Amino acid sequence: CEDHDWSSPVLGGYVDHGLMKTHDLAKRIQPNALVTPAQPIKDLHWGQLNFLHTTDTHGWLAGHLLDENYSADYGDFADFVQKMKAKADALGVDLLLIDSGDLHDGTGFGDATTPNGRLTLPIFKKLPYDLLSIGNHELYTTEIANDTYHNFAPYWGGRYITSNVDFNGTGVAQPFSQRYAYWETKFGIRIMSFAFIFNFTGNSNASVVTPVGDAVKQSWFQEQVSRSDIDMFLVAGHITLRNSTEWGLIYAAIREHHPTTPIQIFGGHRHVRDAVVFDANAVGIASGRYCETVGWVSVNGLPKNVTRANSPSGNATKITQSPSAVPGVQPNRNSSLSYSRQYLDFNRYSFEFHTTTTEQTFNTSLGEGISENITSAVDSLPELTEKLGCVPASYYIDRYPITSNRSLFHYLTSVVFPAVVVAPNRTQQPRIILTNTGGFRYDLLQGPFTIDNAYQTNPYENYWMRMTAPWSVAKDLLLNMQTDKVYKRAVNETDLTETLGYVTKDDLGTDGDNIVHIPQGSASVPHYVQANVSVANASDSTLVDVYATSFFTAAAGKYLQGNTSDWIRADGNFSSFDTLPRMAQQYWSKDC
Ligand SMILES: Nc1ccn([C@@H]2O[C@H](COP(=O)(O)O)[C@@H](O)[C@H]2O)c(=O)n1
Ligand SMILES: [Zn+2]
Ligand SMILES: [Zn+2]
Repeated sequence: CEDHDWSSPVLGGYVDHGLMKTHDLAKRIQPNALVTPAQPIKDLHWGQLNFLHTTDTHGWLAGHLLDENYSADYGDFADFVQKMKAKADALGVDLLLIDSGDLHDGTGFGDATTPNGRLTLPIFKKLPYDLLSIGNHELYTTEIANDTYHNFAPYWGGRYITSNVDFNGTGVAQPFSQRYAYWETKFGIRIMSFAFIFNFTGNSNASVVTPVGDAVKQSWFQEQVSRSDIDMFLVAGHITLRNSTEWGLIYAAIREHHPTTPIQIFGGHRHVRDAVVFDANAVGIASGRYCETVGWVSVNGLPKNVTRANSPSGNATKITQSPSAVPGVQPNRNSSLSYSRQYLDFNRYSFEFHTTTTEQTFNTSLGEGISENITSAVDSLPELTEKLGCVPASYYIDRYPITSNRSLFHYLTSVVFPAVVVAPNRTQQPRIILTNTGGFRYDLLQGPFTIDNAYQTNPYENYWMRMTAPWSVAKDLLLNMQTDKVYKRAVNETDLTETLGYVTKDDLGTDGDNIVHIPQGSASVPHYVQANVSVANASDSTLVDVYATSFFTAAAGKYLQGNTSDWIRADGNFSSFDTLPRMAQQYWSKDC
């Protein structure tokens, strides 16, 4: 287990630490404010090769104004990275910065512009990423895929890797970006890197995703993977880390040629903190979501030919357990490698602690310039701060079971959907209203509700659709959709508790959260939830209205047969994005 240095500076007075940014976005009482007097933070163990990892940032580059745990912005992060790179230089070791994709969809700052990301991507580009993978949110729409292909991917000079994605803009598929990158680090470690996306099928026609199992059989991959001049494989992927067929295939394809060469994996997409052991020389990390987490990995004990990189003092974990990711593989007790991993909270306190700076000495002109850019970019979108109404109480995505009146899904299905999701002139019809839970992405917090909050809670313009169907089939729709193969999300096996802060258990233990948090409970969320309106007395032959969004009407239609109508728009352009704004405007108080 890691030997922790529990240097425990006091996190009390967190609110007085000057962490709040002054962007003129939704200023209000912070219902999640950290109230604990003190929390320990751990020193980082440095190795010969070290990594900082982000994933699923989804436009949250201005930071979380309503949650002190994650209140740093990308200017602060830029200064953190710059200082950590300088520290690595001083130690004589390498530090690489990795991102696993999903830059779009999730904040007004990112999504309220044309094209989507017009203001956020230039800020993201100011960070010195060494390896990046594409995410599904770069591929849903042709507009974003075009922008990613033409403007974003080329910027990274060969480090934006798309090992299994082609661009199809002209009708002839061609590699979206480079398929791999081979380089030698500053301290002489020879890296072969790939970056994959999971077997995604919801992309627009502008791209082609090759299933991972096919991509690793292609000649370019076989040629590169069989090279002998490699000290470490570095694989980024927009792929859920745990229980993943895709990661299993990538791992096996490398191990076929390199039985013990170190493989470092950087996953994403599932929005959780997690670390998974593939074998004693192959470990993966996933670093959360929404600029809440910076993942830290250090690797020590690289093969003998890596001579230039120093080995700083400090113990890390040797992998001695049977790997969870590859059943049947025995631990390699001869491995010379040791690891440490930490999930850093995305705040100034954490960044200052690890760079041994203070509030006065932390920022440089680099970070301050980026923070100023963020402020003026956000200010250029005044519509984001328009108050639509006052959220009556706080409702959470997964802190409480969906039966709790503090669950967002309980509030949506018992109050919001019955009130606002109904076609004009059909309020008297019995109806059911379904949503995929994945469309609602952030807690709804008590206080002013702005357009920015609307993007955060549901950024998708999926049209509300309606169909009439006999109750005999409509009554089973929710159950059928929960097990529908097409839209099912992988269930996270990590015992992760979302609380005032995250409490993570992964393959390396329970010491991954760099700042220790207080658990407040967590709940699993089904794939779909449903509101029932006036169906209590329905018999099998009763015709009911079924409401679903255009994101999953094709899947839902399979389970609705009999005397059905076709799906039609429920109410013009009324979409999933519009649902909470309509509720705010029609039903919530304006006084907050
Ligand atoms: N038009 C869309 C697109 C996606 N979703 C939901 O988002 C989930 C994917 O988001 P990740 O950040 O996890 O990649 C997807 O599973 C859907 O639930 C949507 O509702 N509408
Ligand atoms: Zn994501
Ligand atoms: Zn994703």
